[in-house]
Amino acid sequence: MPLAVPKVAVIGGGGNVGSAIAFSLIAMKFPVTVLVVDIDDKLAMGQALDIGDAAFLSSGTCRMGTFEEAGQCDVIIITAGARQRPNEPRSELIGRNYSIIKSIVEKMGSIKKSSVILMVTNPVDILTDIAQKVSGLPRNQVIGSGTFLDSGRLRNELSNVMGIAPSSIHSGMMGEHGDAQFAAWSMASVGGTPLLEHPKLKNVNLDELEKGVSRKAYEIIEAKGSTYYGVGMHVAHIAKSILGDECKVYPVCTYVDEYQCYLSVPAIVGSTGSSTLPLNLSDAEQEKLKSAANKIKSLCDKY
Ligand SMILES: NC(=O)C1=CN([C@@H]2O[C@H](COP(=O)(O)OP(=O)(O)OC[C@H]3O[C@@H](n4cnc5c(N)ncnc54)[C@H](O)[C@@H]3O)[C@@H](O)[C@H]2O)C=CC1
Ligand SMILES: CC(=O)C(=O)O
Repeated sequence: MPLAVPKVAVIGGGGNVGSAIAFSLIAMKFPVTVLVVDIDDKLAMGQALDIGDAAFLSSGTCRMGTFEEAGQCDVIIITAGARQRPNEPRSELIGRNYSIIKSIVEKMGSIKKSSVILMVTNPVDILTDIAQKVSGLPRNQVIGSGTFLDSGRLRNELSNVMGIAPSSIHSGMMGEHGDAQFAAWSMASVGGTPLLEHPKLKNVNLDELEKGVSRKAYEIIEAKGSTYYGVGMHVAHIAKSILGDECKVYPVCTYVDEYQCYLSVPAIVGSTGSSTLPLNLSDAEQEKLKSAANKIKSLCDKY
């Protein structure tokens, strides 16, 4: 008997981010069934039909799905909700997105025990916590896309100045997928050498580079209204690591016992969700992580 093809639901899949994720999953050419779910049925159907056409040249399939079907998928990606207005911090979306996320998790009914919820809607760190509490799934099975996208942005910027492929630059952003994110320079390396010792970085203003990375979403939103291709590809890779139990290490939003909240740190991402790794941060970076945790916790405490 052939192995069952894994199923991914994208709730909010009618919108920009959800459809970019669904398309990326199909474009990655691995066997997968993608269900597009949205409160707007017509939009969901349109996206599913369009992405389904692309699937002809891939290994996956795409169709419209219901909230109940989503609850039985292996990975449940949530992108539904409002997006930032130009110059608006992500954290201000909580008032608009809290009840949407709560109602979506309730609408799925009983969720398959082994499912992993992958939150993308902003503010992602806080909504991951809310989805975990409402769904009742174990903490490791509810994760958020976190600072994986920001880390990709950081590695691209470093690649431009260093002339080294981004995939060979081991560095990342941590903390909040928001204004409290920071570059974990002390853990970064290239070819086994600490990144900060690299001669090509000698005359680079790293504070400015880090600020540019944390402001990149604002820059894109100012220019075109929203961001979606970058997040689409990053989230599809997180989902693939879960579905294939690839155990890749990505900086995702994961529950960190030490800080008693969800936070973006490097984590092993596999079929049971995420698990944390030891961190080797400088004292100053530890302070930044603590301050991001305090910000996230104080916002979570209000809901
Ligand atoms: N975590 C990350 O790295 C990123 C997160 N985002 C976030 O993703 C979210 C979505 O952004 P866009 O796709 O650009 O917005 P959009 O407006 O294009 O799409 C939102 C979709 O959600 C649907 N929706 C609204 N309420 C719903 C409900 N109760 N049930 C099901 N579907 C519902 C809408 O019909 C719409 O299709 C925003 O919160 C945005 O900030 C965006 C980029 C990156
Ligand atoms: C919008 C957003 O969260 C991002 O592009 O990083």
